[in-house]
Amino acid sequence: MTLTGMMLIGVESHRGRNGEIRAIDPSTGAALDPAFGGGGAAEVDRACQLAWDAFDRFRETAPEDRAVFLEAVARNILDLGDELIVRAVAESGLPRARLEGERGRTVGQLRLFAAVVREGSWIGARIDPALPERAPLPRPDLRQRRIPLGPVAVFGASNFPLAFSVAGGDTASAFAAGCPVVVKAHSAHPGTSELVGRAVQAAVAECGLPEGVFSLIFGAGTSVGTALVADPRIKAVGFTGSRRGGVALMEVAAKRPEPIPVYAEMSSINPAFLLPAALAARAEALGRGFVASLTLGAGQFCTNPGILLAVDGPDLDRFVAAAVEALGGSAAPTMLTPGIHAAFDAGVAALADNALVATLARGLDGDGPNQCRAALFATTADAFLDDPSLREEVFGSASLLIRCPDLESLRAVAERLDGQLTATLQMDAADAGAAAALLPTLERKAGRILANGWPTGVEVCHAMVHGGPFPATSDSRTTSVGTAAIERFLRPVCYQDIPAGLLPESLRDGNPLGLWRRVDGALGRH
Ligand SMILES: NC(=O)C1=CN([C@@H]2O[C@H](COP(=O)(O)OP(=O)(O)OC[C@H]3O[C@@H](n4cnc5c(N)ncnc54)[C@H](OP(=O)(O)O)[C@@H]3O)[C@@H](O)[C@H]2O)C=CC1
Ligand SMILES: O=C(O)CCC(=O)C(=O)O
Repeated sequence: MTLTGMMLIGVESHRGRNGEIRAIDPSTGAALDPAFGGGGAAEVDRACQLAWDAFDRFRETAPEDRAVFLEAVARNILDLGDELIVRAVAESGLPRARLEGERGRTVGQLRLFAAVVREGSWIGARIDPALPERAPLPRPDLRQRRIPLGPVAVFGASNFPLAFSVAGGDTASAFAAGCPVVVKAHSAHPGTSELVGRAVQAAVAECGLPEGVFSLIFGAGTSVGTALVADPRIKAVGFTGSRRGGVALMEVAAKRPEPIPVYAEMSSINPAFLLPAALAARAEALGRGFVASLTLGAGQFCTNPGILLAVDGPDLDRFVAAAVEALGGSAAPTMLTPGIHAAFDAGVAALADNALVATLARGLDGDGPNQCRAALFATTADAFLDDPSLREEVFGSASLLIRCPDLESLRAVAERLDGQLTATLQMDAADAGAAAALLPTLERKAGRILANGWPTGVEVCHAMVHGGPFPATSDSRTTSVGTAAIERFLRPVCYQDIPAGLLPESLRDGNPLGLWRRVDGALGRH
């Protein structure tokens, strides 16, 4: 497929006139063809109007039809073949194998949401039949289902050009809920975005859905994204990116005459607690495992282990020696964009220049542009508690070890942490007491708590929580990965004494869709 540099507004391809966006190959620094025309207010307006026009029809599509649509998107992405992978490699600097895996995850995610739509429990059907004889007051007939919020604005993420981008988890879960989607493409991978966008656009047409179910807009800077979130026809936002960007969009959404939810996944430093018995038993293996997680994908994961906490002593020294050796020999992979590389270097320099912080190790230097030289630092619990700058995310392979005098101080540090996506416990049986003492704090701080693993690599499944208190996300009640992500785009409606002929199928007597429903409090397929 020839890349056109055009936006996709419903069925149309449209050349933007507001400046040009060119992807940069971060491994060479070279600008890639073609130039993509940036959108403006007119394109945002048109895409939002089409999305609004599509909403009532799309939200009432039968579950089977919506599932078939999600599967068509998955199939069309696979049909793009190698062209998609080659372009994504050029635009992101990520290795081919990683992007092939990410494509598999993206397609699997779409198919999983197809299964969720068919299964139907997301509708949340509840029926409390009328009790006309109840004294002193009769009960009316009450029936509840969940309906989609409306058109959703999705911001593609730089670090997952497929799985968190045009047809990634936010888009898949919004479609599954019945929401049209307007994507603001990430300017780092416009070609990948156009390819995937065309796959989605074709699926909309193949399934006979209204054209406004999907649009794709380009736009560098803040104006297109801001206009999209401010548009009254947009009813929710999905975002993965920087804290600054996420907070700016939260503010735009909150200032609207009708504020809307923003589901922003932003910044997390993912504390890992190295508990004493685990350190005593396997300090060296932990050191090597930690460096493998820290350096995976140049550390460009929001689940990257950015701080370590442990009680100081000889076992911690063994861990440090192993980590320093592994990190010192780690190669310098290419980062996603010159901007992300510059932010990484600035964050590392700030830590290196901090008088309260010691540099333990740096990875190997690279010989190309935008390469990530891994870094490991150490500080004390007191310094960490005193200096709020040490709690900030450095996006990339950089981590800070906090040496604590005892377990009490380790708990005090944990208590001062901001909200996190993950918290990791490295523990053996003898650490159970220390872990139990930490758990209430970790539950308050993080969306996912894991033992004896490392936090990078998020399973797409039913029980996953990829979320957490601010600043990890803007709304700790939800997840952006896994099937529960659909909940973000639904709201309940109750029908009181509505005549049978007007009720949606999901709430009709006789259960024509065969759903699991809660009838008079009892859950069953009735
Ligand atoms: N926690 C996480 O999961 C991630 C964190 N990051 C962090 O973000 C930094 C920058 O990376 P990047 O991916 O570009 O993230 P950004 O937050 O800068 O950008 C994400 C998307 O939002 C848009 N955007 C950003 N700010 C605004 C705004 N104020 N108003 C409207 N739209 C906005 C961007 O537009 P445009 O396309 O024009 O840039 C882009 O489409 C990294 O260095 C890292 O610190 C990055 C990726 C993931
Ligand atoms: O590791 C993953 O699978 C997801 C990580 C993520 O959401 C991110 O880095 O933005």
